[in-house]
Amino acid sequence: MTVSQVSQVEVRGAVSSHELVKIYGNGPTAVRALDGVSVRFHAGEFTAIMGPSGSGKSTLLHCLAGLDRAGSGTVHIGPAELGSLNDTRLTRLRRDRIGFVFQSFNLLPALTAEENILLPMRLSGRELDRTWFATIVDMLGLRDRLRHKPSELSGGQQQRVACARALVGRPDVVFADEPTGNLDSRTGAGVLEFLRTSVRELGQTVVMVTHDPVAASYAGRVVLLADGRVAGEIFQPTPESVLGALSRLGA
Ligand SMILES: Nc1ncnc2c1ncn2[C@@H]1O[C@H](COP(=O)(O)OP(=O)(O)OP(=O)(O)O)[C@@H](O)[C@H]1O
Repeated sequence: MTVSQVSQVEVRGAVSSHELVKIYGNGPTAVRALDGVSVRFHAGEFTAIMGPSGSGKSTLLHCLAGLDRAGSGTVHIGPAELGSLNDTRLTRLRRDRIGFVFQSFNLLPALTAEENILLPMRLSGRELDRTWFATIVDMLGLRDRLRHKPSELSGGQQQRVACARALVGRPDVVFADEPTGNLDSRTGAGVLEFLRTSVRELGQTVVMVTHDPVAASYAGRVVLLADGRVAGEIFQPTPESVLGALSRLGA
């Protein structure tokens, strides 16, 4: 990779927020879910967001991914500032430049695994890179499952289909919200291993919300939230270091 390619990837995958504030409701019942969050997710990094229940993890992920709008502050995905985009352009950015993996897989039951994987590309009218598709399908061990419908797949296989769908369009960033929440620990480990490999070998940027210190230990960095603020970070996390940090936050 040349220097200019490296810097292009840097710009492509970097996600950041500056002084992000999100308040739900108003008056005496208002909840300040995000209270000035400034955080940066570098290109080609796997970062986990953790914190006690109600600390703002899902709200932050939704604001970073353009699924929800913040009250004030900014979010950048590469050079794009989400607050400056109208709804149509924001929808297009989500569709074309972000991959999503949710706890509940979110596959369409009437479509085969292959059709599910290719749906976002078809909707955006983008041309499929067949070699890239084959690389991802093989990394996820899905080659002999492509013609099956979701109901004919195990939970782990369904989540691997969701991972393939998230990556096939070469998104700038993949946002994963509790991706192993519905999986047993062995099956979940396979999904986490794939996310980690996509970062190490494919240069993907992954931001994942999780409650699970073991899941977080697959990331290169953990960002800790408490009461809607960044409360610290852990590099090269282990389940023990994450548990210790969480218990210090009162989780
Ligand atoms: N739609 C909403 N309306 C009102 N309050 C909300 C809404 N969504 C979240 N909140 C509140 O905002 C705060 C942050 O919620 P959020 O779901 O982001 O936390 P979390 O860290 O993801 O929690 P958990 O770990 O329990 O999933 C909480 O106090 C929550 O009750």
